[in-house]
Amino acid sequence: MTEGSSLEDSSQRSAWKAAVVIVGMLWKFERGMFVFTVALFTIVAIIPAIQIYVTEGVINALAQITTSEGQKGNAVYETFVWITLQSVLLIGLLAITFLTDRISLRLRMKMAYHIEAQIADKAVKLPLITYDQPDYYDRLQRVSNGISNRAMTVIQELFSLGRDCFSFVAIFLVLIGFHWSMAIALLLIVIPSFIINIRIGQAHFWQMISQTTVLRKSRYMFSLLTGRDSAKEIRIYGIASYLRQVWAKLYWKNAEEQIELQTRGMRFNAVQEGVVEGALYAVSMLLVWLCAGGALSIGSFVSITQAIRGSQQNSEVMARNLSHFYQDALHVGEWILFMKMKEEEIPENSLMLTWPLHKGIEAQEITFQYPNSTKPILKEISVQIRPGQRVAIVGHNGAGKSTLVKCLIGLYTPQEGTIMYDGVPLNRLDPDRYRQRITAVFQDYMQYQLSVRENIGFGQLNHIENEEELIEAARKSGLGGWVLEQSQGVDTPLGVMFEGGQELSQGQWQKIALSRAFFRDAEIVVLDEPTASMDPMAEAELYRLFSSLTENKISLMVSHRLGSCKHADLILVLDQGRIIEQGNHRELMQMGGLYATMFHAQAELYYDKEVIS
Ligand SMILES: Nc1ncnc2c1ncn2[C@@H]1O[C@H](COP(=O)(O)OP(=O)(O)OP(=O)(O)O)[C@@H](O)[C@H]1O
Repeated sequence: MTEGSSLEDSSQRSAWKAAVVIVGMLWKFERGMFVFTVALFTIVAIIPAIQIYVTEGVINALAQITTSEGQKGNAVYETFVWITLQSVLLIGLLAITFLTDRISLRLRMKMAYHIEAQIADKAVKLPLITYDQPDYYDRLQRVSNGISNRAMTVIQELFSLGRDCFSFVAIFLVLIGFHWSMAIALLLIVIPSFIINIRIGQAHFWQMISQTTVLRKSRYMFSLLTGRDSAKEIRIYGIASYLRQVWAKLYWKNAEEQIELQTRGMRFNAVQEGVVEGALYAVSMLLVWLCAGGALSIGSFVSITQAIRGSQQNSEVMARNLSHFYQDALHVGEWILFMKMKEEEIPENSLMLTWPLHKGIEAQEITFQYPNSTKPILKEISVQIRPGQRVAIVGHNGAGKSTLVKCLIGLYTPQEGTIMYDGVPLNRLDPDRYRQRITAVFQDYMQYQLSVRENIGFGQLNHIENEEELIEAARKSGLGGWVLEQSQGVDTPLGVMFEGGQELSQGQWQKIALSRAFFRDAEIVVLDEPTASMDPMAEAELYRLFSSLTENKISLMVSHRLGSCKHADLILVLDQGRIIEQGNHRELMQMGGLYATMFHAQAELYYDKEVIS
């Protein structure tokens, strides 16, 4: 078997598997609706077969009117009955279609809700490291691509396919009843268009898979051209036309491939339609011949011609449905793959810690590497942090400081070595539980385009309604006065993304993030570059406050301002992923190593050498 055909086979399997999963979901959540819709679709499926007889009845009755001489009353009455039956069928069909459309609309919304909720629930359970893998963003792009709507479309297409297959079989049997050659002709007309449309559906899906990265890059470029974060640099550096060119190139790469694929599809369709028209012509000739031989009545002639043409059109719709079904079901398959992504592990019999810790945190020989980096970022790091210790982590850019902090609080799991809290390895603890005892301000802290209450209250959700505590947390970071000055107080909306929002300066946003951290009464406090955007007074005040707030707690602070590390109990100096020095400020200054060199270099910036000498 060639690679291509095995891919096709597996794609067919995944399409059907996806359909089964979706039907299972519908069965689980909306059983009643499901059964009702199947019943309606079955009724709709039988109608075309009945229509063949009714049409034959109408034509034959009409023929009687035109050919019989004298008493025509019975023939006229019979025609009326047949025509009434025909109208009842059509009206019934319209009513059922209206009903199924209404039901589908409601089901679509419900299925979309269930799927989107599952995607969101899944995303928050993924280990943080997943977000460092480009593959994750490709997957996310695929599942974000209207997947929730597609799920219901798959169901509808499946129902329509079932209905049309049923109709097709019914018509096929009726045609055999008229003459076997008609049934064979129907098969010859319908099968080629089926095969072509299935192939087109598969080709579209594989194109989507191969284009995800290009599409994501093109959207990223477009967001740079239109977004707020990049707007300043685009103007200052004049890079708009460069970005526009890159975007245009990616856009056309994607567009050309789509045009080619669709043109191929159109070519196939044109050939197929030509063949079908030829076959229909041959069937008509055959029918005339059968009529001439007396094998068929005029009514049968008309109803068979209509039935074959109708079935042929129906089969085209069916084949197109099948093609779309493949595409949509394969997309839904991407959702199933997304839902199978490995979640952060929670040990079955997780151990409980007693807080505050009495032995502290210990890292033993930990080595950590990002999924897309070629070498370890942290190498065989061992460190012991005792309860109540204030730890500062310093070093050059890229030395691994933030990575170490994320490992120590269990956001990343080292590939080698162990991190223990009170002697218990982190993988024996429930992350949701121990994280309740940790608070952090990261370098890339969030600026939630929401109210002050939410921005601070997220630190401790169950206290979000307590205004006094919210203002107290704001006060600790130096923003209490500002909050009180606002007419809406803690309910002031922040950011420019939504109407009425109050934009803050970078330093103020940083203070909001600090307030969020202070709002939680945690045992481990992490500050990664907490004062980068703060004015000197606010910075000095923060360090004073930080010392008192973290008394008897473990604090981990990453900072390039070495002055702020002077009061730390333990300073870890990182260089190229290894701890090269550790001790307190005095010990490290006496050591005269990297810390001392960096400290002097920074101190010189503050003091005029000549004045000092
Ligand atoms: N998500 C990631 N995927 C791959 N490599 C990464 C990732 N994040 C960081 N790195 C790499 O890991 C190294 C350490 O990064 P880290 O952010 O821990 O350094 P740092 O010491 O905190 O630097 P800085 O002082 O500049 O904040 C860097 O070389 C960086 O390129």
